[in-house]
Amino acid sequence: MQIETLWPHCLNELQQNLGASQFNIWIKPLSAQMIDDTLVIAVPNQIFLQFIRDRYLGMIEMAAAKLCAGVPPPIELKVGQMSAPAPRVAARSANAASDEAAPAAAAAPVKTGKRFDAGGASHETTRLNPSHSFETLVTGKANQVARAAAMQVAENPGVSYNPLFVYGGVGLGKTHLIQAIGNFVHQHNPQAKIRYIHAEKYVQDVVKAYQHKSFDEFKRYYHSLDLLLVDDIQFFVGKDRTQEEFFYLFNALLESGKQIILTSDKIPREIDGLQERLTSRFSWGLIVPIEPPETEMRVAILLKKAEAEHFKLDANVAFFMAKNIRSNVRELEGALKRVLAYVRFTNQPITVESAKEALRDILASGNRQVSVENIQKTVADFYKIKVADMHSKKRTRDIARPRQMAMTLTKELTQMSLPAIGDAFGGRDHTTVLHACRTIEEFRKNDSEMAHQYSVLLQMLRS
Ligand SMILES: Nc1ncnc2c1ncn2[C@@H]1O[C@H](COP(=O)(O)OP(=O)(O)OP(=O)(O)O)[C@@H](O)[C@H]1O
Repeated sequence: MQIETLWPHCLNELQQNLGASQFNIWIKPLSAQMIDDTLVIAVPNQIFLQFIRDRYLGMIEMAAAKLCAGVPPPIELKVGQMSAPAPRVAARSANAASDEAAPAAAAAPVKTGKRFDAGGASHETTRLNPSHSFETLVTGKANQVARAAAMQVAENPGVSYNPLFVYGGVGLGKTHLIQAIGNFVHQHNPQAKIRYIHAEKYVQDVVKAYQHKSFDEFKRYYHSLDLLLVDDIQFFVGKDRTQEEFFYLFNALLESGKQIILTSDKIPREIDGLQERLTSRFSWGLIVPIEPPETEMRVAILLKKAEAEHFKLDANVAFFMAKNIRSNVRELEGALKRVLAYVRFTNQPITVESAKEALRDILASGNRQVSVENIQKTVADFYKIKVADMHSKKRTRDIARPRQMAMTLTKELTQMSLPAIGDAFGGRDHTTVLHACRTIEEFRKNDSEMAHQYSVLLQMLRS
């Protein structure tokens, strides 16, 4: 084995052993080079470093050993990019090997490129929400990878991950995160032509171009952008001409080294009705999830949002709210607004009691107990198995795993004891339930796809 070809071969090996999503998220962004007989692997940031060291280094070493007749070179991880051209596997982009520094900072209002108008008359600008910045985004386990990737893209648009694809449930901060990239790029490079657009609006622009026979102008405008942010790409489903136009736009922007950032509620290949050529292109760069935030992160978000409103929110009140409003950040924000309005109106200090009062109806609906039957049906539908399989003795993996997932969710979302859960799942022993919970916990740590499925189900059941 030529030492120069070691890394590409390692990648092949890893690709075969890991699921596509794990490979795309964690391995694809790495680049490597032989330096003084050491295989030096560059990782994008500290989070990656820790993750790769904990979870994948052993696997990389094994792959290298296999390819080097059992004697692999020493392996070193470093944060950053390779200084000389290296066998990069990072996101595909026109000038992927370039390592440009971010342009100098220059604070400015958030105003971006001219908007396309089919009539050709409008010079309306697209505005990003200036409060959607990296500074106002609370970071936690739920979004740390997505934020790190977003920061990387903001600092080197068109270079690091192209496209950056952010997915996650409703109201979890996808728009906030991608607009933070737009705001950052604008501040550092006010000349950059940036367009943030909701996918539905892009569909409307295609329709207008049809109506006014102005596809040339449409293309000229979109193809001239430096940074294109498209939110909720799942709205392209069933719109063939839109998908066709977007395919050309995507190719044109990537070929000229321009950055594309997309969001959706699902990973590309799970968006039914999206053309295969788009699905595969959307997976070229980096796909990152945003998960529902855990309690402490919800508390931090509440405190930060209250502070922005010049309110000092008592930590007990924040904890009370965070524990009781779990569906998503938008709901949490809505609840905070209600509490603040209530307090302003009644002129009372914010206490747990006044928060309870202000949120009475939300809490009443939120405290509706999730039933084990509801969990079994939701999980069965999600994995496309029969509800009866939740009770059956079948042990094939495609049945057993969803059943374990449902047991774990029942433990999380109800007050039922382990024996009671076992009974509800076909009279199983409580040790079986415990084993199921441990198995799913392990999966959530080591398998990003499974972790995502768990959080999607949790969100579905809580909302
Ligand atoms: N980590 C966070 N820190 C601070 N604010 C957040 C965070 N996550 C979400 N928010 C806030 O929650 C609200 C909803 O977020 P956003 O609109 O970005 O969600 P989304 O995932 O794009 O939702 P949708 O799927 O409905 O488009 C916004 O006001 C956003 O600022």
